[in-house]
Amino acid sequence: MSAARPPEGLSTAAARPSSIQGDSSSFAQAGDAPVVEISKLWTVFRSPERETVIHQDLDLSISRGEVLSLVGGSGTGKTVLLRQILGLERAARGQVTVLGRPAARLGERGAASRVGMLFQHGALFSAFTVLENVAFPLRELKTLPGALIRDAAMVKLQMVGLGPEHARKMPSDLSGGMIKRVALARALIMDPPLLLLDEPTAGLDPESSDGFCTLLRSLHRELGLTVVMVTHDLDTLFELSTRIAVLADRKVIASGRPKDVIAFPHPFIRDFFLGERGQRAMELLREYPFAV
Ligand SMILES: Nc1ncnc2c1ncn2[C@@H]1O[C@H](COP(=O)(O)OP(=O)(O)OP(=O)(O)O)[C@@H](O)[C@H]1O
Repeated sequence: MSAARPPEGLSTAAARPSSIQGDSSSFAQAGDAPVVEISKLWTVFRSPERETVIHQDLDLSISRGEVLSLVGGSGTGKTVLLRQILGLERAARGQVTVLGRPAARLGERGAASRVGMLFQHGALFSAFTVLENVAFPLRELKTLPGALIRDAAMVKLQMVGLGPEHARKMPSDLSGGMIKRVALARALIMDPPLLLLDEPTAGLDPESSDGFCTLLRSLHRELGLTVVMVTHDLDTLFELSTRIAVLADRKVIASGRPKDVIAFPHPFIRDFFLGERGQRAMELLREYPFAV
């Protein structure tokens, strides 16, 4: 980590800026408790030849209502961190707490009511219709009548801007943007207060990408979601983020508002925001009110 002092408004590691307003009725935690609390996290992958440390004493705290974007170079462990928050991956050491519980326990039944995950390529079941894909987490509970599940899935489809005419389609009949919307409807089927997005606009053309960002932004506001996102796309980053956390040197080296993070003296940040992409980053800073 750079020894330089962070500019004003920028925090290193775990500091937590004030969250934006939002209401989440299914969020059963005390008001100000972090939605995600990562403390002294070590992630280590071992093979017969070597041991690779991905995260070392990583701290990160995410408050209710934030849209926190994780950025970092390839292999810095952004996706692994999402998987740890989702409870799919265990930490070697340290704690990952989600909604007041150890993330490892999210794997239990009903986890989709606490955290929704949008995987990079949608991860739809190719043999299921759109409606069956969206309904899947509710069907897995095996407690609700079929008609209720169907109605809930239809409501969620409508919420992501897809009419009933799409319900019987197969994933192979959908455009990239529609696949993302169906996957988002599935992630939200049980009204989780926390939504994880892995490269939500990757592979989309600029128009679909804009449309998907607009949708995410309005859902964030209307549902009072807390969002953790991994993205390499500057437009998506600036349009949606209330805070950016930068992963480098195996930890969060800086976190804060986009305009403050950009000013942090670290080679990755300079290359990511101020290299060839710098001009676009500056335009975006002027364009998006969240970013300044
Ligand atoms: N289950 C695993 N076993 C061994 N190594 C793994 C495992 N999962 C991830 N890794 C390694 O951990 C590192 C971080 O992976 P991760 O996918 O989180 O990177 P990332 O920051 O998301 O990168 P990118 O931006 O390229 O997608 C990589 O070197 C990857 O090969």
